Amino acid sequence: MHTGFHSTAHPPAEAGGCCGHHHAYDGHHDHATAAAEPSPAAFTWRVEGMDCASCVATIDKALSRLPGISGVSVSLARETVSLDLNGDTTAGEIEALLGRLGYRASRLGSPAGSGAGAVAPRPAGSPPWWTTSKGRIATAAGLLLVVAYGIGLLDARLADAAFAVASLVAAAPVALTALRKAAAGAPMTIEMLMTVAVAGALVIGAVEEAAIVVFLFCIGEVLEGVAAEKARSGIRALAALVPQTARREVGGRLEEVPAEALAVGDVVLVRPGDRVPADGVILEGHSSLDESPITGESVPVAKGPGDKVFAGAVNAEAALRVSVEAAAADNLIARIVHLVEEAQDARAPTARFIDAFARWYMPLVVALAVAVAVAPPLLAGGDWTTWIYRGLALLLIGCPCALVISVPAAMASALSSAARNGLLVKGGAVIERLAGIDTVAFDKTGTLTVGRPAVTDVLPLGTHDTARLLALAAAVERGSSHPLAAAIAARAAQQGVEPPAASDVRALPGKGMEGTVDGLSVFVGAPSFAAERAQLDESVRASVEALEGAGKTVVVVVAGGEAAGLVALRDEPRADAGEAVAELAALGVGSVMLSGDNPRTAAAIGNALGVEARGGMLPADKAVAIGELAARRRIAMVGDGINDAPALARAHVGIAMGGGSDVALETADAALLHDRVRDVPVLLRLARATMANVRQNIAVALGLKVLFLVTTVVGATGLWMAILADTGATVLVTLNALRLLAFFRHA
Ligand SMILES: Nc1ncnc2c1ncn2[C@@H]1O[C@H](COP(=O)(O)OP(=O)(O)OP(=O)(O)O)[C@@H](O)[C@H]1O
Ligand SMILES: [Zn+2]
Repeated sequence: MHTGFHSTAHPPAEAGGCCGHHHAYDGHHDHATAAAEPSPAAFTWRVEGMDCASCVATIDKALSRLPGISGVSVSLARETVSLDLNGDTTAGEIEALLGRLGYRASRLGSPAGSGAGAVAPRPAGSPPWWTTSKGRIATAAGLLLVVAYGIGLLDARLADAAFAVASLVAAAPVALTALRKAAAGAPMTIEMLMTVAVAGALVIGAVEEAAIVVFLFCIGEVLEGVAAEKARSGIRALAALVPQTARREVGGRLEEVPAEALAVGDVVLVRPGDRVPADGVILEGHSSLDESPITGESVPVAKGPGDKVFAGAVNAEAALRVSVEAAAADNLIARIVHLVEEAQDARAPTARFIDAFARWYMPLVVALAVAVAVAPPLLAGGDWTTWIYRGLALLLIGCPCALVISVPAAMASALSSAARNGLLVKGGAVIERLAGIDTVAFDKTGTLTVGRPAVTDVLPLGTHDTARLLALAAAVERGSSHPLAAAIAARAAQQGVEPPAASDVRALPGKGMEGTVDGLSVFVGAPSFAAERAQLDESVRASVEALEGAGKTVVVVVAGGEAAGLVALRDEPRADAGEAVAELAALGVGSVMLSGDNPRTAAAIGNALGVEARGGMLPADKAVAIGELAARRRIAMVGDGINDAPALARAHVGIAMGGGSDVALETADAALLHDRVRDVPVLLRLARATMANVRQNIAVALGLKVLFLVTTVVGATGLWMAILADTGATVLVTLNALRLLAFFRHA
């Protein structure tokens, strides 16, 4: 039913059109499946200068014409090209081809290729725009234009020559790119449209306009590059927060090593003020850490021996000895960056639709331009110069750039600003689904509640006393990792009860625990299942109901076929749970709580939070319930991602909540790194804001095109207005998308 991240990241590998096809898929998968004869080898290059969507399409198309290549993946977010070679084409030939297209390629992965999907080392920032070749051309074009106007003040005829020179000089690199791309199999590019338009304008004597058009085009190119970089840098800055070096302990001495060289099990020293070089566990020392790179919140968190620390966090107070638990590429922050980049390359359904539209749009407008240029003079005796001029202006309107970037630009901004605030979303498709959610289902324990229940009442029955009851319960619970078990063990310890040994201990998921203690068969668990094993008399049932009505979870201890007593526990709702439910309601989104706890307890907690509660659900019931809800509503499921993975998978969007657990990041469509329920409405609002942004972008892009299409044909606007409309639309769309980067300042 819903598509997971990897399937959304596998768009068809088509190419063509002016602007592009953001497509990339996960390197690991392709390399794993590409093991056919003669066992192709995987290669990855960083490609510099690939900053416009059209580049992706051009590179893809050019590569697809070479023999012996498969699994081509061009990633705009990562600025990489990955592919498999079987020997018919060499890596050197690939680099040469990329060079001819005007890009600088440097090899990253080895042919073994296991690391091709990992976060590749990259420069932290990019050079300022004026030092790039596009920036220099734009500057030159501007200067030449100024000089030409200066000459015009002195002599009008000389000025025409100056404008012509200015156009030729500034258009030459554009024409060269157009020819290169055409030679590589992509003739219809914006560069080609520009070249033809400028050449035509010069021929019909519109020299001043030709110069202005080239200048505006170059400015547009520069702005596009700057904006693309801005969208990328948000997430790249995160990777740059991991220090380059670490102080590793070797035989009692410290040595400075590159952070990349750290291996699992190494011990590093993190001094106060340093950033943690790798994910690990504190062996020694107490300090507070600023984990804002991972969580987006610069609130210091106190940590001590046994606590996990994450690469990139700042150690504020005291030196820590940390045992490394992940290699550089596996650090949480590296995985976050990798995930966001991957997400940015994965196209949303709307983006696919727009791409398909754009493939028709350009040839259509070009055909229209030709018709406008030749039909009126031939058929109606129109003036050749006038109609050729209009046709040339139409060519410039044929660029669907603004339209094509309208979706990915908004998605890239949304995804990276979300990630910087601890909300990880796996791609535009998920954003699109999130925006349409009308119901949120929450798991109870650990999601709406804190997940750390505490024992509130211990009621021994029959001949048992409190100590004996706790001893029996704690004995079987020792074999459980359930939060209820931890609470019972804690209470036993607190009362100085030493639990006896238990044998044959079994967990009955969603029901309780079973085992043998002192020769007695003991069950600890839900009253409904306890009733199958022992007679619960009327007064016991009444106590159970009363405790449950107060929002407590009651566990019955059955020993040797007799009820030995009740233990009541209470798990407090999260401080922001009620608020989150209210915010969802204000968004018109309903909430449901799914719980394995008994219906009465679930209802009591649900009432307190203002959410509909469904209790008594076994783990499998939750997945079924989500499946049923999903048939009627657009449902998001929020859980911890560990034992409710099946339910998360069945929802339209599965959201895992809770600090950086491995499972959560990989199984869900989105992960909330804070233990904060309010992030759920925030995420929905971001998704809706993003889709609104997308709609604005499409409206601006299409609106300007249609407007200028009409004004051009009727002759109200000319060449330079046409290019201004194109560049202007691209810039407007990009700027509008960048507004999403500021979403969290108001959230
Ligand atoms: N280790 C255990 N000890 C005692 N009772 C247990 C244990 N495991 C499960 N139970 C009983 O089964 C019920 C359901 O457990 P389950 O793990 O499915 O839900 P939960 O995770 O506690 O709650 P929720 O589904 O609301 O998140 C518990 O309320 C409890 O009565
Ligand atoms: Zn374009």
